[in-house]
Amino acid sequence: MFDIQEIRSQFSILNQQVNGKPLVYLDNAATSQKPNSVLEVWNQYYTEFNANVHRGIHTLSQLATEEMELSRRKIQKFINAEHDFEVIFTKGTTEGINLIAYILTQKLKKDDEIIISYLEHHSNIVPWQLLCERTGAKLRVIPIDENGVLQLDYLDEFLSEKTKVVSVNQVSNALGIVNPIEEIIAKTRANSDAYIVIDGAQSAPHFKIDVQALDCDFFVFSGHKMYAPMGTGILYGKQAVLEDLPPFHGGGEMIAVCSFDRTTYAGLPFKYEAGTPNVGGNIALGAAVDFINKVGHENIQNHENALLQYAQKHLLEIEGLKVYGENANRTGVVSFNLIGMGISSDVGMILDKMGVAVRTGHHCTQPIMDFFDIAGTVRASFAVYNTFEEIDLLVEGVKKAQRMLS
Ligand SMILES: Cc1ncc(COP(=O)(O)O)c(CN[C@@H]2CONC2=O)c1O
Repeated sequence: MFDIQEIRSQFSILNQQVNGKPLVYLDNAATSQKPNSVLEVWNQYYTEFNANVHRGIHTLSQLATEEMELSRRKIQKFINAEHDFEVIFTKGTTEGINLIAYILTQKLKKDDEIIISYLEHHSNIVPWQLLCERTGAKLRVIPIDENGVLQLDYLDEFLSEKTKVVSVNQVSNALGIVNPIEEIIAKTRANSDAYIVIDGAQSAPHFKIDVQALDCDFFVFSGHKMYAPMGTGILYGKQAVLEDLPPFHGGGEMIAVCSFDRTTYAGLPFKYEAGTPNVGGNIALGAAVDFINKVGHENIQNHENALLQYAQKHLLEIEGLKVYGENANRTGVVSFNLIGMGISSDVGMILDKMGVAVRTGHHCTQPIMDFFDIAGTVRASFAVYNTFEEIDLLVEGVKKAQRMLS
């Protein structure tokens, strides 16, 4: 049974006014709000068993270690990883992708190729450009059509023995377009020995993830977009792949034996978890997984897709409003502009005065904006706690913005 009011009651932050109007929070692709259960776990850690983990001999340290490793096992099940040690705690998607790009340096050489797509977030573009600078490898980009849909014929053309990395997002943060990653992975496996990286920042909050079924080498996502605190994230890596690659950061936790002559490294996951981890955040990430599992992926997807359809239907009733990726398979996001009426931030500011929080601008996807020859879009993005009444307030606000900007 999906009870929206019961769900909303778990998010105290939603019960407030902004500029004298009820808050309508529709910027969930940037970061989601956190349920009381996640905040309580965070608070409990810091008030009852805050301690450093893994090497402490005392009770609080052992408690903190047990809770963090329990969280790791929850996340393992959440993404259906074969082993919990394939789940690496990071501070988010950006760190995860940079880690992968860094540890692959020794695997690439001049004229090797890295394939990404036009729909990528800057966090899945720049690390690969830096890797190309370090190695002399070349970047190849799968283009999109006028609806924002990837043109996979180019992938067929690009794939070769030179292809060493294919890295794409499962869902575009700018447009909400769901990419056919199963097809991309199958083509890549059939035509290259490339490492396959999936950016799941905008899919993990909405979809059931199964990394074994996907057969990707890496899968990364951020905790703060899926009801967990900021500064949390996960990098999944296949055991055989991670064991073959060098460490990322050096320091405590990641060594087996350290001497001035030679240092050997810890096994997984600790080889990739140098230094003191974000213990409280990582435990709270496990509580966020519990929240998602309790609501249920089917309920989340059904509700968010209904919100998306409702929002798109009523936004498109506004004369002069364009939705980007209107006819594509999308989730969680509607990205639009009032054509010829100011810039996206003008609309965003007017909406804010009405208590409606959306994101405007390029969304760290400047290539997509260049493709559509625009500076940015107005992006409304949904979470499980949003309501149809909130969509009505969004649409009313956009109509008001249109009147003001005409
Ligand atoms: C698809 C995608 N990849 C990577 C990132 C980077 O994630 P972290 O910032 O957590 O490392 C984001 C962030 N999404 C941005 C953040 O704000 N609004 C957005 O759409 C993203 O949407």
